[in-house]
Amino acid sequence: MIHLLNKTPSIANQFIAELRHIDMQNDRMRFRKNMERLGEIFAYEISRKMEYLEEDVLTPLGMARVPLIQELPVLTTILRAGLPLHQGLLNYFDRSDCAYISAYRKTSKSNEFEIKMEYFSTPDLSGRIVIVSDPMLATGSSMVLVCKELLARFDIKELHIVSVIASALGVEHVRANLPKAQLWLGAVDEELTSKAYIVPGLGDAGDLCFGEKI
Ligand SMILES: O=c1cc[nH]c(=O)[nH]1
Repeated sequence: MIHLLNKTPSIANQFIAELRHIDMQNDRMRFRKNMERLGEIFAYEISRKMEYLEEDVLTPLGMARVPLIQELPVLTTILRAGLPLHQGLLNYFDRSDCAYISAYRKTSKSNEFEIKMEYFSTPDLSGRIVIVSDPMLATGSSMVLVCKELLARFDIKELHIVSVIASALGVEHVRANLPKAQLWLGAVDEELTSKAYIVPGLGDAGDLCFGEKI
Protein backbone atom coordinates (compact mmCIF):
# COMPACT_ATOMS: atom_id res chain seq x y z
CA MET A 1 0.00 0.00 0.00
CA ILE A 2 1.25 3.49 -0.87
CA HIS A 3 0.50 6.56 1.25
CA LEU A 4 1.45 9.69 -0.67
CA LEU A 5 1.93 12.88 1.33
CA ASN A 6 1.57 15.30 -1.59
CA LYS A 7 -1.76 13.79 -2.70
CA THR A 8 -3.50 16.22 -0.36
CA PRO A 9 -1.88 19.69 -0.29
CA SER A 10 -0.44 20.53 3.12
CA ILE A 11 2.50 22.35 4.71
CA ALA A 12 4.56 19.23 3.86
CA ASN A 13 4.66 20.50 0.25
CA GLN A 14 6.43 23.66 1.43
CA PHE A 15 9.13 21.60 3.17
CA ILE A 16 9.60 19.37 0.11
CA ALA A 17 9.76 22.42 -2.18
CA GLU A 18 12.51 23.95 0.01
CA LEU A 19 14.48 20.69 -0.10
CA ARG A 20 14.30 20.74 -3.88
CA HIS A 21 14.95 24.45 -4.50
CA ILE A 22 18.40 24.99 -6.03
CA ASP A 23 19.14 28.06 -3.87
CA MET A 24 17.36 27.21 -0.64
CA GLN A 25 18.76 23.66 -0.43
CA ASN A 26 22.29 25.01 0.13
CA ASP A 27 21.30 26.28 3.55
CA ARG A 28 22.42 23.04 5.20
CA MET A 29 20.72 23.68 8.51
CA ARG A 30 17.37 24.40 6.82
CA PHE A 31 17.81 21.34 4.60
CA ARG A 32 18.31 19.06 7.61
CA LYS A 33 15.49 20.79 9.48
CA ASN A 34 13.07 20.26 6.59
CA MET A 35 14.00 16.57 6.49
CA GLU A 36 13.38 16.42 10.23
CA ARG A 37 10.03 18.21 9.92
CA LEU A 38 8.96 15.73 7.24
CA GLY A 39 10.01 12.88 9.56
CA GLU A 40 7.65 14.34 12.16
CA ILE A 41 4.81 14.57 9.63
CA PHE A 42 5.37 10.95 8.54
CA ALA A 43 5.40 9.87 12.19
CA TYR A 44 2.06 11.61 12.75
CA GLU A 45 0.54 10.03 9.62
CA ILE A 46 1.79 6.54 10.52
CA SER A 47 0.59 6.98 14.12
CA ARG A 48 -2.96 7.38 12.80
CA LYS A 49 -2.86 3.77 11.56
CA MET A 50 -1.60 2.27 14.82
CA GLU A 51 -3.49 0.60 17.63
CA TYR A 52 -4.78 2.55 20.62
CA LEU A 53 -6.28 1.59 23.95
CA GLU A 54 -8.12 3.98 26.26
CA GLU A 55 -6.31 4.55 29.52
CA ASP A 56 -6.92 6.73 32.57
CA VAL A 57 -4.61 9.70 32.98
CA LEU A 58 -4.64 11.49 36.31
CA THR A 59 -4.66 15.28 36.00
CA PRO A 60 -4.51 17.71 38.97
CA LEU A 61 -8.30 18.07 38.59
CA GLY A 62 -9.50 14.57 37.82
CA MET A 63 -9.22 11.58 35.55
CA ALA A 64 -9.07 11.81 31.75
CA ARG A 65 -9.72 8.85 29.44
CA VAL A 66 -7.13 9.01 26.67
CA PRO A 67 -6.60 6.59 23.78
CA LEU A 68 -2.89 5.81 23.91
CA ILE A 69 -0.66 4.08 21.42
CA GLN A 70 -0.09 0.46 22.39
CA GLU A 71 3.10 -0.44 20.62
CA LEU A 72 5.93 1.76 19.47
CA PRO A 73 7.63 1.02 16.15
CA VAL A 74 11.35 0.35 15.92
CA LEU A 75 12.91 3.18 13.89
CA THR A 76 15.53 1.99 11.44
CA THR A 77 17.52 4.23 9.17
CA ILE A 78 20.16 3.95 6.52
CA LEU A 79 23.35 5.92 7.18
CA ARG A 80 24.19 8.66 6.57
CA ALA A 81 21.51 10.50 4.59
CA GLY A 82 18.69 9.05 6.69
CA LEU A 83 19.75 10.68 9.96
CA PRO A 84 17.72 13.94 9.91
CA LEU A 85 14.56 12.19 8.64
CA HIS A 86 15.07 9.56 11.34
CA GLN A 87 15.45 12.29 13.97
CA GLY A 88 12.04 13.66 12.95
CA LEU A 89 10.42 10.23 13.36
CA LEU A 90 12.18 9.86 16.72
CA ASN A 91 10.95 13.28 17.90
CA TYR A 92 7.40 11.90 17.84
CA PHE A 93 7.97 8.20 18.56
CA ASP A 94 10.25 9.39 21.31
CA ARG A 95 10.51 6.15 23.28
CA SER A 96 11.16 3.96 20.24
CA ASP A 97 14.06 1.57 19.93
CA CYS A 98 16.33 2.40 16.99
CA ALA A 99 18.35 0.45 14.45
CA TYR A 100 21.12 1.77 12.18
CA ILE A 101 22.39 0.23 8.97
CA SER A 102 24.99 1.46 6.54
CA ALA A 103 24.43 0.99 2.81
CA TYR A 104 26.31 2.79 0.09
CA ARG A 105 26.86 2.62 -3.63
CA LYS A 106 30.28 1.27 -4.65
CA THR A 107 30.74 2.60 -8.17
CA SER A 108 33.06 0.84 -10.64
CA LYS A 109 35.03 2.56 -13.46
CA SER A 110 32.25 1.68 -15.93
CA ASN A 111 29.87 3.70 -13.71
CA GLU A 112 27.99 0.63 -12.60
CA PHE A 113 27.47 0.28 -8.90
CA GLU A 114 26.74 -2.35 -6.33
CA ILE A 115 25.22 -1.71 -2.93
CA LYS A 116 27.51 -2.44 0.00
CA MET A 117 26.09 -3.02 3.45
CA GLU A 118 28.60 -2.97 6.30
CA TYR A 119 27.28 -1.63 9.60
CA PHE A 120 24.28 -3.40 11.07
CA SER A 121 23.15 -2.43 14.57
CA THR A 122 19.62 -3.47 15.52
CA PRO A 123 17.67 -4.70 18.52
CA ASP A 124 15.65 -7.93 18.14
CA LEU A 125 13.00 -7.01 15.56
CA SER A 126 10.99 -10.23 15.75
CA GLY A 127 7.30 -9.56 16.38
CA ARG A 128 7.89 -5.79 16.12
CA ILE A 129 6.53 -3.00 13.92
CA VAL A 130 9.52 -1.64 11.97
CA ILE A 131 9.86 1.66 10.10
CA VAL A 132 12.80 1.92 7.69
CA SER A 133 13.59 5.46 6.54
CA ASP A 134 15.76 6.72 3.70
CA PRO A 135 15.11 10.16 2.20
CA MET A 136 15.54 9.10 -1.44
CA LEU A 137 14.14 5.93 -3.00
CA ALA A 138 15.95 5.97 -6.35
CA THR A 139 16.34 2.47 -7.86
CA GLY A 140 15.01 1.03 -4.61
CA SER A 141 17.92 -1.47 -4.57
CA SER A 142 19.43 -0.44 -1.22
CA MET A 143 16.01 -0.34 0.41
CA VAL A 144 15.12 -3.81 -0.90
CA LEU A 145 18.53 -5.19 0.11
CA VAL A 146 18.31 -3.75 3.63
CA CYS A 147 14.70 -4.85 4.17
CA LYS A 148 15.35 -8.35 2.81
CA GLU A 149 18.28 -8.69 5.21
CA LEU A 150 16.06 -7.54 8.10
CA LEU A 151 13.29 -9.93 7.07
CA ALA A 152 15.78 -12.81 6.78
CA ARG A 153 17.14 -12.14 10.27
CA PHE A 154 13.86 -11.37 12.04
CA ASP A 155 10.19 -12.32 11.94
CA ILE A 156 9.01 -8.71 11.56
CA LYS A 157 5.31 -8.13 12.28
CA GLU A 158 4.76 -5.03 10.14
CA LEU A 159 7.13 -3.19 7.81
CA HIS A 160 6.83 0.48 6.90
CA ILE A 161 9.13 2.31 4.48
CA VAL A 162 9.46 6.10 4.61
CA SER A 163 11.02 8.18 1.80
CA VAL A 164 10.68 11.86 1.00
CA ILE A 165 11.21 11.53 -2.77
CA ALA A 166 10.88 8.29 -4.72
CA SER A 167 11.23 7.46 -8.39
CA ALA A 168 8.41 5.62 -10.12
CA LEU A 169 10.87 2.83 -10.90
CA GLY A 170 12.02 2.60 -7.28
CA VAL A 171 8.43 2.29 -6.10
CA GLU A 172 7.82 -0.49 -8.62
CA HIS A 173 10.98 -2.33 -7.51
CA VAL A 174 10.03 -2.11 -3.83
CA ARG A 175 6.46 -3.22 -4.46
CA ALA A 176 7.62 -6.19 -6.52
CA ASN A 177 10.19 -7.31 -3.94
CA LEU A 178 8.54 -6.31 -0.66
CA PRO A 179 4.82 -6.78 -1.37
CA LYS A 180 3.81 -6.61 2.30
CA ALA A 181 5.60 -3.33 3.06
CA GLN A 182 3.61 -0.13 3.45
CA LEU A 183 5.19 2.81 1.62
CA TRP A 184 5.00 6.35 3.00
CA LEU A 185 6.24 8.81 0.38
CA GLY A 186 6.46 12.58 0.10
CA ALA A 187 6.44 12.67 -3.72
CA VAL A 188 7.04 10.34 -6.66
CA ASP A 189 9.15 11.65 -9.57
CA GLU A 190 9.14 10.12 -13.01
CA GLU A 191 12.78 9.89 -14.05
CA LEU A 192 16.16 8.48 -13.03
CA THR A 193 19.50 9.52 -14.56
CA SER A 194 22.02 6.93 -15.78
CA LYS A 195 23.77 7.42 -12.42
CA ALA A 196 20.49 6.67 -10.64
CA TYR A 197 19.74 10.19 -9.43
CA ILE A 198 16.07 11.10 -9.24
CA VAL A 199 14.83 13.78 -11.70
CA PRO A 200 13.75 16.40 -10.82
CA GLY A 201 14.54 15.06 -7.32
CA LEU A 202 16.79 17.33 -5.26
CA GLY A 203 20.37 16.12 -5.81
CA ASP A 204 22.41 14.19 -3.28
CA ALA A 205 20.55 14.21 0.03
CA GLY A 206 23.55 13.02 2.08
CA ASP A 207 25.85 15.71 0.65
CA LEU A 208 23.20 18.40 1.17
CA CYS A 209 22.81 17.36 4.82
CA PHE A 210 26.46 16.85 5.71
CA GLY A 211 28.75 18.05 2.90
CA GLU A 212 30.34 16.33 -0.06
CA LYS A 213 32.00 12.99 0.53
CA ILE A 214 35.01 11.67 -1.35
O1 LIG B 1 18.57 11.43 -6.44
C1 LIG B 1 19.09 10.78 -5.53
C2 LIG B 1 19.17 9.38 -5.54
C3 LIG B 1 19.76 8.74 -4.50
N1 LIG B 1 20.27 9.45 -3.48
C4 LIG B 1 20.21 10.79 -3.45
O2 LIG B 1 20.68 11.42 -2.52
N2 LIG B 1 19.64 11.43 -4.48
